[in-house]
Amino acid sequence: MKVAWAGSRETLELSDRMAKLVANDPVFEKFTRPMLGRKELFKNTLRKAAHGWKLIVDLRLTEEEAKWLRLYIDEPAYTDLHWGMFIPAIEGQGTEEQKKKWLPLAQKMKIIGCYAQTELGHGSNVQGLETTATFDPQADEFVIHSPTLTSSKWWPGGLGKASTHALVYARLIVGGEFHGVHGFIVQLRSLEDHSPLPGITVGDIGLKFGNGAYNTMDNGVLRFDHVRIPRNQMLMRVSQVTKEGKYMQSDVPRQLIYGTMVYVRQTIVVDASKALSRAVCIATRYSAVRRQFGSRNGGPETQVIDYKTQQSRLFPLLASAYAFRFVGEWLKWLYMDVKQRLEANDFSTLPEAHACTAGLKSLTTTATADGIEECRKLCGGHGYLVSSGLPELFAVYIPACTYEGDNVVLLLQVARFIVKTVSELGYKQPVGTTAYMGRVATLMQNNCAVRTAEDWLNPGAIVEAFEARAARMAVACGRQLAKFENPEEGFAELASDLVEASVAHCQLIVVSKFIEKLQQDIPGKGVKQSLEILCYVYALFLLHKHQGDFLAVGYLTPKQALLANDQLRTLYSKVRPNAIALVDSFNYTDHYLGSILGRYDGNVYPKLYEAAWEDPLNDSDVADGFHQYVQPILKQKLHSAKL
Ligand SMILES: CCCCCCCCCC/C=C\CCCC(=O)SCCNC(=O)CCNC(=O)[C@H](O)C(C)(C)COP(=O)(O)OP(=O)(O)OC[C@H]1O[C@@H](n2cnc3c(N)ncnc32)[C@H](O)[C@@H]1OP(=O)(O)O
Ligand SMILES: Cc1cc2nc3c(=O)[nH]c(=O)nc-3n(C[C@H](O)[C@H](O)[C@H](O)COP(=O)(O)OP(=O)(O)OC[C@H]3O[C@@H](n4cnc5c(N)ncnc54)[C@H](O)[C@@H]3O)c2cc1C
Repeated sequence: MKVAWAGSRETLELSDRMAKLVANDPVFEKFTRPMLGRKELFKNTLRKAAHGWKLIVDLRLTEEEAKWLRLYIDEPAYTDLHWGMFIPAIEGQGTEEQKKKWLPLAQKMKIIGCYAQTELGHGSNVQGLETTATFDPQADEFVIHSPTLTSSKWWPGGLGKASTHALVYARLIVGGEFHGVHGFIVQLRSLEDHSPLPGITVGDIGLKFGNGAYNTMDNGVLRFDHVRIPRNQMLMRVSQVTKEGKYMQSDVPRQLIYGTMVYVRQTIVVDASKALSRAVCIATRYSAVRRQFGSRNGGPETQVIDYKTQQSRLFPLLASAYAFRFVGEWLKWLYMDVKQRLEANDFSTLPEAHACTAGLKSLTTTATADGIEECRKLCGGHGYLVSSGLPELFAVYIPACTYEGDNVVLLLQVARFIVKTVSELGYKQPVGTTAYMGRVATLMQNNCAVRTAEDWLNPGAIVEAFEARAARMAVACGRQLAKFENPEEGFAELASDLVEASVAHCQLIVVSKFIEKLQQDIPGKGVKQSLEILCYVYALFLLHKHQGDFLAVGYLTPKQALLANDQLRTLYSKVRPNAIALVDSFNYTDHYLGSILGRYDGNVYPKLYEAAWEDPLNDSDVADGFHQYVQPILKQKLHSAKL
């Protein structure tokens, strides 16, 4: 199962080597992180990033090894944005000449870059950005300017203190005409002493949610006062500005300017499976250690993992972690395919790639953020201790629901894609993830054939149920929209229903990709069977949770919905014997997991007890401040009889 989770034996071995390299290096210690003040915390992150880079250089690590190393260091840092957005943006939107100039500098870390798109006043509405880039033909330069307070760049990670350069998104003005938002490479700080260059005001935006957590990152604010950059620092793969001040659009669609977001959303789906699996690993191991009630004749109490309620909350999350892992693998393939096509100037699959990355980013991050919090509750009181690892994981993870596109805004993008597909059904055969809509007549007509709980153990029955629900919800939205004279007004009015239809479509993708995974050759005794059980758990859990949808569209009867729930209960009993093995298969070191409750050896109570004494409050028996603030109260002489 470790191989199935990792994707291949090579990846398992490689990631295992990197995990151990990090776990055995004292520089990467992270247990004291939540106790540190901001400055110390940030300096410590810089130290870790520098040590990580030294290891990459000294050990001549490959790009793949370096990615795993950064993952296991497990601390948000400017390097995430440098490698994860700045470099990919230049790769995707730069000309060959620009790539030749900037990529070697960035890859050798001679410069540090960030992705400066969002502003104080606008994040979701990218076309609403206010920063301007005005072409000055005399000087052959762009003038980058922040005309208003709300145009201040706000949020970019790595911007506040670390970056020397930024990829700045600004409205292009050539000859007095606006040409929409484009990307520009702008140097922010001196490469000698790191001080901000003239015209640049830059700093950190301040503390964020949670102790430690995402505060290791220097999310920044940035203003430009007529900062000049050479013309060739506008990324010019999509459109160009000539020396003479002529704006030219190439054959490449404008949307490619958003290409970096497609790339990162795809990586975020893979990361969701990592974050959720960490939380599930902690909660599962601890649920096997923790005992409450049920002791007979002085025997041991019941392991909480044996309670059906615990199983019905925990096992769907375990199944979701696996589901997200496999849909992430598929999405990576889809992205690579689109990337290759784009390089050959075939842009036909870009809209689907956008819809899939946006929708799956939204679906998986929402479920993961909620799932981590559920895992905290599954660990009872001890889950609230920082040493459980869950509070920090939650605090670091939740912004994923917002960054790289607010999850609701992204589902509305999916809705546009679905509505367009439905409206074109009469003359255009849908392909890819919307191919099922080509069978819309059948899906609208046929109802569920399930008669017994066992009938639900059938991939065909499950896929058809999810297809029928998604198709019927999409068609219902299409019909409602048709009643509006102005389609945009209709879209705004029906936005909540459209979001639900998008969720149904995205859940269908995840379920289908899990089932497709099971059709592949999966080596290892019992591995495929265990994955089949998890796949049914994932699908039937969703069906149970959203049974209102399946009933409302008239595909299921209440009896069939109940049968699905009966089957789900049976499946939980089948997951139980392998639950620990299924989380051990994630192959996480205790260092990466960062949790006393989730320790591999299960030695929870002694270690919790030990850790308590390491809290700074326990440095002395009598607390600082006792003599000053508590003792006077204890010693006071009160005159009032009542008191
Ligand atoms: C080394 C490995 C590391 C891996 C990890 C690295 C990263 C780690 C994570 C680090 C942590 C945090 C990073 C966070 C970074 C950020 O948050 S960056 C900022 C992100 N910002 C957003 O996501 C903004 C969200 N808004 C938008 O994306 C768009 O503006 C929106 C999709 C909402 C569209 O707005 P509209 O105004 O409605 O649309 P237009 O701009 O007019 O465009 C419409 C058409 O374009 C199509 N479209 C839209 N987006 C894309 C896209 N990305 N790709 C392709 N096509 C796109 C859309 O479908 C419309 O097409 P149509 O006209 O219908 O055919
Ligand atoms: C930790 C973190 C790191 C970040 N890193 C970066 C970075 O490196 N670079 C960068 O450029 N940006 C970064 N961002 C910014 C991030 O991309 C934006 O915050 C995000 O895109 C959401 O935009 P917003 O803040 O404008 O939200 P808003 O759009 O203001 O959202 C507020 C509310 O309005 C709703 N809403 C907005 N529009 C609509 C609509 N059309 N229909 C219905 N509801 C709507 C949303 O659903 C939400 O509930 C980061 C943000 C965070 C939190």
